[in-house]
Amino acid sequence: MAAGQRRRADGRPGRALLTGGGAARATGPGGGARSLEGHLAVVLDGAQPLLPRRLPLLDALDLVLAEDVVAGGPLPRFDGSSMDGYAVLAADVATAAEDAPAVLDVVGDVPAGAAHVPALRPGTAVRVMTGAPVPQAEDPTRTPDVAVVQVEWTDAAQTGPPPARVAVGRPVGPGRNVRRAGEDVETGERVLRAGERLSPRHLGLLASLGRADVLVRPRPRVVVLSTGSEVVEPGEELSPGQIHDSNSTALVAACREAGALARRVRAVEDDPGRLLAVLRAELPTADLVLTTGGVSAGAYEVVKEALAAGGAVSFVRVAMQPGGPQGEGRLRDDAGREVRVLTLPGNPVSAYVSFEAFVRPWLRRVLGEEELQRPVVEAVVDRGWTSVPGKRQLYRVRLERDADGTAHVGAIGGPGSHLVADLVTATALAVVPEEVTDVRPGDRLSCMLLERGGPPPSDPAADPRPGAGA
Ligand SMILES: Nc1nc2c(c(=O)[nH]1)N[C@H]1C(S)=C(S)[C@@H](COP(=O)(O)OP(=O)(O)OC[C@H]3O[C@@H](n4cnc5c(N)ncnc54)[C@H](O)[C@@H]3O)O[C@H]1N2
Ligand code: MOO
Repeated sequence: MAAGQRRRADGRPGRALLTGGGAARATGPGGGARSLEGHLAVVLDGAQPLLPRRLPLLDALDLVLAEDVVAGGPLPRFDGSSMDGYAVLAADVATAAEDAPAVLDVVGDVPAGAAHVPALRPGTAVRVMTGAPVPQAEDPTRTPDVAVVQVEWTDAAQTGPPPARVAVGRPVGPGRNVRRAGEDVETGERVLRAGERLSPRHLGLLASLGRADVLVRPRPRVVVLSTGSEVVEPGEELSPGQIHDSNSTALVAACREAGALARRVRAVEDDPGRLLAVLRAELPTADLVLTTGGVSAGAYEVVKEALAAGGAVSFVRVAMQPGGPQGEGRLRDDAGREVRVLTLPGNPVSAYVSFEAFVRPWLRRVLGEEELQRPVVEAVVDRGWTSVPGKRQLYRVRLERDADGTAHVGAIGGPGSHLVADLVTATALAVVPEEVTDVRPGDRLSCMLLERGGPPPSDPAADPRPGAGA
């Protein structure tokens, strides 16, 4: 766009940000390139949650429930005491006072977990502990109402064996300090619905109901594979011209943070035959393969060379920056099972931004999540930057809020797709529309918050397998 024709960012509401719907093959204004939404729609096409699996409760944290949970019994399980004290018939202590206590015979001692509980006759009390079953009235037709007097309201010692008699210095109403069976959950009640995401509180409820496992949408298995003859395993010495592989670490971590079971494979050199052999070995245990590098316009584009043949993977340009060169397709493992393949560009920032734009939404769809996108806030630009005409720019920014809560962003570093330290400083990606070339202070932009979504799942088989790659 020529000088003077600058288009400013206006943060127009309603502008599609990164939605997954729309025309799957929509092209953007970037010279025939596919729009970001168009490519996302292609990536999400056919993505659906994996078949439900029954998992032990602690493996199901953060996963989406695939069954309605109906209580097989009540909660609380039985009428129990909520205080350490004495179970009494409420009628026996109705007129009790400090100077005229009700004196009762102690006929039993019931700790938590006791199976046998003596019944209460008029004039008697049973010592009970918090969580212990509360005695019934021996004659519920005449004296139905049982209550618990906390030990502090009696003359009894808090420790040691129960006394023969206890003096109660205050009245307690019927049912006082008694947790009724079923007051929290009734037998047959539906307590959780399919589609809910399991938090620690959900898991606690399931355990309370006696469940050891639960039917959930399982985590997709992701294999991340960097390519490039210059790429060397972190920790290894570099020869001239070599760099350490950062993409596979960053992407595996991003996949795990998004809820997947992800693992790295040692980087594969620029040898299409070798890449195909590594892929063949990895496909049987993957739901998604992510590659980085080897997809642009150079002489040694290993991913393109290996996967374009037969049309299994299509390579396109997406009208976005960074993250222009993209590929997507499906490969079959030896058993004929289809595995999704997304090939991301090699520049580290491009690979990461591509993850946010395409891979994370795919993972969330497969995990059964409804919301596929990061939270988005509108922010006022404090320090501006420029953008390429015709491309949706996802620019690294740091987002801060002022005293009245307004979000502000400033550019972090330059636009280079190799600037990985700036990526750490950034806390959001500002979304610059295709027609905007010049983002200035005061402009308003939608920004995707790059927040951490929860603890990564542990994966014992998580690190590079010996023998794969260079
Ligand atoms: N003539 C053209 N050249 C390039 C174009 C283009 O349109 N025409 N597009 C540029 C854009 S945009 C991108 S993005 C990159 C994408 O390239 P590739 O996906 O083919 O990636 P490579 O060439 O293999 O690597 C790019 C860059 O990133 C470094 N890299 C690669 N893998 C890793 C890794 N695992 N960890 C860290 N760094 C990695 C690599 O050394 C290169 O510096 O193409 C542009 N070129
Ligand atoms: O699109 Mo490349 O991803 O600009 O650096």
